[in-house]
Amino acid sequence: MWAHYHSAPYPSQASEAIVNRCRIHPATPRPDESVVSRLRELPTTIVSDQLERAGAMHGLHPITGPELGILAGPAFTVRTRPGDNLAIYKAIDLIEPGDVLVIDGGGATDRAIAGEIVCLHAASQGAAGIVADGVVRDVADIARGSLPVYARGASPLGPYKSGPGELRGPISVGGTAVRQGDFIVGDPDGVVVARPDRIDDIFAGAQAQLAKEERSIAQARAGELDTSWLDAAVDLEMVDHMP
Ligand SMILES: O=C([O-])CC(=O)C(=O)O
Ligand SMILES: [Mg+2]
Repeated sequence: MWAHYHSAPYPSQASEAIVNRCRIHPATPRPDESVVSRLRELPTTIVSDQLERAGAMHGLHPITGPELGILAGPAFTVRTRPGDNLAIYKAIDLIEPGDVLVIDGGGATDRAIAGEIVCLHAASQGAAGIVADGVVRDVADIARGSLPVYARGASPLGPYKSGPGELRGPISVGGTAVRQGDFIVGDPDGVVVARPDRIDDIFAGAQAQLAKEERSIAQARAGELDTSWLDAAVDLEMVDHMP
């Protein structure tokens, strides 16, 4: 029995074969560039409001400053083993200019999955930005670079490069599902994902909402915000004793 166990290809050889495997799914059609430039004009708040106030990646925030501007582009999805960036390097090999590298690192915060070199490399291959459900390192250098980067935070510990991973597959980032080719929008408020079949809804509602918000902002600045809707919306219950 033991002889049989030791000669079987399990567990050692079989797991070695799996560990650096990167599954890769087919490419999706490229989006119309005009959609990306129109999305770049919209704040994430307005995009999310058209998506029933959903679609945000929870816990991710900008590592780079507002001077890098608003991020918009189609997602190139990567799932990687937490703390490992072999699949991220392979994804950078395959991205098209304008892609946003969206990385499902399992939300792990104990080890960085990218740093300054990964960001410089991704920028040189045309990435529009990096969105990582994990942490990064070299944040001061990343902030001086040209690529918008969003993550959960920072760690000085560096990634392994062993795999496994999955490219262009469905992933989960900040509790939100992302598929290859979904639109990603990022700004100082965070990151929102919009499926291509919702883009028309977003453009249909965004201009009207922006105009409405402009009116409310002007009223609030003047100390005259219209709150005539408030009393009908709230059910105030009076109590006759001190708490
Ligand atoms: O070593 C790594 O892969 C992560 C890193 O610090 C960098 O990209 O600069
Ligand atoms: Mg580094």
